[in-house]
Amino acid sequence: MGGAAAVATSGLTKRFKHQVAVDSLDLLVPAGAVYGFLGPNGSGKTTTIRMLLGLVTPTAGEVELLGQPIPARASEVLSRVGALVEGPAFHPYLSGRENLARLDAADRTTDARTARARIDAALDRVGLLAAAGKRYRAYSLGMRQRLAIASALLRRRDLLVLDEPTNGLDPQGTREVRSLVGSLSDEGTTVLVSSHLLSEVEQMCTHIGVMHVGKLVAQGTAAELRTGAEPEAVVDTDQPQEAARIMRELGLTDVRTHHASATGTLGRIAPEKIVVACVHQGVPVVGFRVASPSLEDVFVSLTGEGFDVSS
Ligand SMILES: Nc1ncnc2c1ncn2[C@@H]1O[C@H](COP(=O)(O)OP(=O)(O)OP(=O)(O)O)[C@@H](O)[C@H]1O
Repeated sequence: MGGAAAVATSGLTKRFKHQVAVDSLDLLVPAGAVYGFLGPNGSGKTTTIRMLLGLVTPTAGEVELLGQPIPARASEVLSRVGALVEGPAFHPYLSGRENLARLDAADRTTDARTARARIDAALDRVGLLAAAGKRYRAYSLGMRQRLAIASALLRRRDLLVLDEPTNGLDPQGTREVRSLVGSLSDEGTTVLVSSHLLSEVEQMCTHIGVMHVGKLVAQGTAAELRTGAEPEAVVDTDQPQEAARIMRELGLTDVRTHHASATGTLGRIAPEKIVVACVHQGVPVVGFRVASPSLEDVFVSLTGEGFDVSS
């Protein structure tokens, strides 16, 4: 496993009785990346993250965090890793600041004399300084999520692992988390963030890994994931069935029709031939374009499922 990887797993597997929740994962998160761990609910993201952090014992396979094997070197390496998994238990009657103070005091490696500065810096990072004196139970969901992230930031981290950090947040809260991830990344922290939302991952991540029923079906930069996806030709017409027949005859594959268009994978066929053939055969062509599939198209073809776009 590479030295420049913040997270590397090989053959990582978790079986629960008869179910394989995580199936032979080779995850590679390059140092400095914001890695979007994308997949629908139940695809195995949380189980994977829990294995990375040593919270669940793998059935098989290996994990390295920041170049160190887990769990063998967990005690050395986990202090450099911040995690948001299910959120820490916050006390409802204590303020945000008091809650962080409790967590900070529980960390025996920190210096109590600098606690106040450390806590205020973490609150400031997540925009909670003004609300630091409010009781936790009066916090909105977004504020609670930000406090959880603040607790992961009480010390400088080389790697931050966030499991669905925007779950339940409104658009404003989501934007705040996204910009926080961006600024942490700018400071050199590698971030692994899980999500079931493609749009979110696309906006915030440099790298993407796609989970589908326990398997990692794709991994790389967004550009890498798009290569290999073949360009498609789209004919806009009021006779989509006829256009589709012509496209098939020309040799396009995966041809399908929509309300007022037909789409097919070009392969080696010259796109202009499609227009000529349609016009010759009396199929009116209102519009024509050649397009690379969107990232969403790529994922649908990989997983056979759509991803939620906005919810
Ligand atoms: N402790 C457990 N015992 C039995 N099955 C489990 C356990 N934990 C998870 N699973 C199963 O493993 C599969 C993967 O679950 P996991 O929570 O890792 O998925 P996920 O992608 O994180 O989904 P979500 O976003 O809903 O958390 C699911 O089918 C789940 O029911």
